[in-house]
Amino acid sequence: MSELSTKDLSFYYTKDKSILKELNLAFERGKIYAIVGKSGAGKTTLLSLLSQLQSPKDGHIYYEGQDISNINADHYRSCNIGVVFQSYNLLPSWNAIENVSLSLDIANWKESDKKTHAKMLLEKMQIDESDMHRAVHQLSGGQQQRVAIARAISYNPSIILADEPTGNLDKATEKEILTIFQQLAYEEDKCVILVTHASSVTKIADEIYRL
Ligand SMILES: Nc1ncnc2c1ncn2[C@@H]1O[C@H](COP(=O)(O)OP(=O)(O)OP(=O)(O)O)[C@@H](O)[C@H]1O
Repeated sequence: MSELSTKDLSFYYTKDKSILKELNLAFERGKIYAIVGKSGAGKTTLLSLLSQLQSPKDGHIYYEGQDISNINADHYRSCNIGVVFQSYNLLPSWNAIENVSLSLDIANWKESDKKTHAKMLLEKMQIDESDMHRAVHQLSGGQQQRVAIARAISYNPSIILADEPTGNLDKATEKEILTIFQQLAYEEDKCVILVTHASSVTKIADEIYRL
């Protein structure tokens, strides 16, 4: 059974313009997937469907064999799936520890464990102790993306979805971030799904789905 799959998935915003048509895709743990396609092909729309921000117009999405329309959307998004964005989407005046702890609030973690867990993840993402306490808007783009990844994996989801996660980063920083995704897939058995235009990102994918 795939970790995540689509069955005849179709979507449109307005009936006269189909965006996704009878899409059948399968995503496994321990692998990296790249979703590619020209601008407007529906890549971000697909991520919003996979993360239950929108619902299919037709067809199904299955998480561990269960139709996600039967799973509580808040629970699914705060436990099963972690999302990383091109623009990081962190709370700029909060520090890194607070940004990571916030997602643990949603997952109902005990207060005493949150800070320790957030710090452990940030250390793993190579954020220095002193930087953990600075407002994240003072950090570099690469550091902010590492904080965003720490946040996305904080509640140990099996799936990481990322929309152009290296779009705002220089080549050297992109490489560091891609190494993190490789570690998540191959050392932690996550299912990593990356939407991208960049050939440097598709190069690390085990499978490429073109929309
Ligand atoms: N909220 C919306 N309402 C109506 N149409 C939308 C909405 N969001 C996206 N679209 C349209 O749906 C199509 C797919 O958009 P989407 O953002 O999924 O494409 P994409 O492949 O991610 O594009 P890009 O590579 O430029 O980010 C586009 O034609 C877009 O204009």
